[in-house]
Amino acid sequence: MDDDCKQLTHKSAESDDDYLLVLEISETDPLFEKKKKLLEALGFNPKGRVCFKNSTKPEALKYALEVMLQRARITHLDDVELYFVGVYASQHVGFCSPRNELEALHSILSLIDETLSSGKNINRNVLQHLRNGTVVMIHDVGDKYGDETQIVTGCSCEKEKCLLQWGESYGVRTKLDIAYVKGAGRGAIAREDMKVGDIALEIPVSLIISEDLVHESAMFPILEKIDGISSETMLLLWSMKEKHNHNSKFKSFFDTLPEAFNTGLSFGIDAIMALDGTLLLEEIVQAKEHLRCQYDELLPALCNDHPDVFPAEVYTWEQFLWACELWYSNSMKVMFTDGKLRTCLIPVAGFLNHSICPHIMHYGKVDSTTNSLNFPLSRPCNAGEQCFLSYGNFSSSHLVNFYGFLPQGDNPYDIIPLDLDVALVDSSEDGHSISSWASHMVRGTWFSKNHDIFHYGLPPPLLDHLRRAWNPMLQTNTLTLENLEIELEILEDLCSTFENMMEALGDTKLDDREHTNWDVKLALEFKDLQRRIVSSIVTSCNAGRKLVQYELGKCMA
Ligand SMILES: C[S@@+](CC[C@H](N)C(=O)[O-])C[C@H]1O[C@@H](n2cnc3c(N)ncnc32)[C@H](O)[C@@H]1O
Repeated sequence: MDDDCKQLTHKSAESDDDYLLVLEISETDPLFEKKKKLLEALGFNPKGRVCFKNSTKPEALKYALEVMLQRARITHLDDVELYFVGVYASQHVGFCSPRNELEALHSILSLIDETLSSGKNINRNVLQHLRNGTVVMIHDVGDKYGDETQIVTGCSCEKEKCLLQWGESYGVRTKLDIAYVKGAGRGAIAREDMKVGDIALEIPVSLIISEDLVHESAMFPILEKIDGISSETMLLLWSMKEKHNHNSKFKSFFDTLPEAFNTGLSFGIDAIMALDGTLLLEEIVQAKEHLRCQYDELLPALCNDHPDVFPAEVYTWEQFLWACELWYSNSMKVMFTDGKLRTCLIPVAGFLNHSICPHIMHYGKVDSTTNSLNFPLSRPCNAGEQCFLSYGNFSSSHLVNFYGFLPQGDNPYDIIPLDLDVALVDSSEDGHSISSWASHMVRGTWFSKNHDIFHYGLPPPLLDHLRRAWNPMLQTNTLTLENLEIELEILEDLCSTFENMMEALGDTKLDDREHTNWDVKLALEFKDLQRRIVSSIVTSCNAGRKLVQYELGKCMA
């Protein structure tokens, strides 16, 4: 099998009875050079060829799948994930995040399906075997990282049912029902078992709320004269008024919208104060100030100059904030068949909640054959389970600020940015940007699998940067006296930085959270998360110091 493995991993030319699958990094990927470097560091051919015999044995196929998965994980790393893996990884690239794993497995599945349907002269059993293995792995990711849902019984969903019926009368096709779920308002529940590739929801373009509706409205001739106004702002103003229009085509949609969205933008003073010591406090204050300025610049003037089109009682600051929260928490970016990306509200699809391990990841492009927006499954969803979407790779601070919730599970995008002088960074032999990063960050060290000496569960690019700041000529991580002394200095500096951060966050108070307002409760939960992240870094730095001190002791003995 070893020979087979070598052949699987490194072979670049195929013979007649070999079969080849190619998983290449796209040259237009902005992370192309870094990913190529990482593949090379791990001994892979960056051309992405995985070659195996048509007659390959089951154990070798299992290995082939593992090789393909490693490549696909690297191909699908985003910038945050790549930062935490580093480009000089010496160990194999294992599981990085549910998103990355699902994307990677999904790309393998698509490749196998394309090959199976290509009609090429191949051993279908071999590919079918690989396909089955891939589907099992997709299943396992969902079982391990999927969110738990508790359906709340006894809540009326009459308005939601009306919306579904209205949608279906316009051509919506859905395998989802709407129900109240614990901790998230409404959610979409699978009516039947759905497998990878099944379309859970199909929305005709005629039901998508986009800028075209503003263009048809009486407010457009007024708004188009305003210098620099965006189509998003126009739509926001349109939706504030349309919400009150009893004859609106979208009445059933507006009827289902909540009275309050409860996002960070609606945090009261106590919740804001509870965020003291976190960056989210400043983020919320700035976002709200920005919206207030926008309101002051636009609305009093529009209401004064055109009271018939912009009635003052509709365009209050409170209603403006409500509409901002609606658009931040419910809109999606959609690519239409004319190639234009528009920010839209999508009735029915707006009931899909977010998960770090979503069922639906690839949506947002109108299918030109059906002229509809489809929501296909990237992992299976059984009847009665909540079907989740990915809103994007957002940090919990962004989700609290603009959506008003903290996701279940560990969020890989919960990073703390570090304010370092990056001008010092790498002028190493790479020359260009392979090992340099525009900024540095940390996250909970529980995400890292490597807590050994020279790693400590901390991001490799950060350690690399700090080492070069101490000694620009430093080349390798060897157990020399000089290297170890530098390691100790770095860990002590980091430790004191994060101990100060921990102090600024303050102690956990034993609050009576059940009887606290929603906003203070959410702020305190967010702060707990920050404490957990910072505390993991302090613990890892201290454990690292012990490792280094032990090696130093051996050097000096
Ligand atoms: C597009 S809507 C989804 C439908 C929404 N649950 C409702 O009842 O209208 C987005 C909002 O749903 C809620 N939400 C989405 N995902 C969530 C999650 N994983 N946990 C808790 N709330 C979530 C948040 O309030 C968010 O602002």
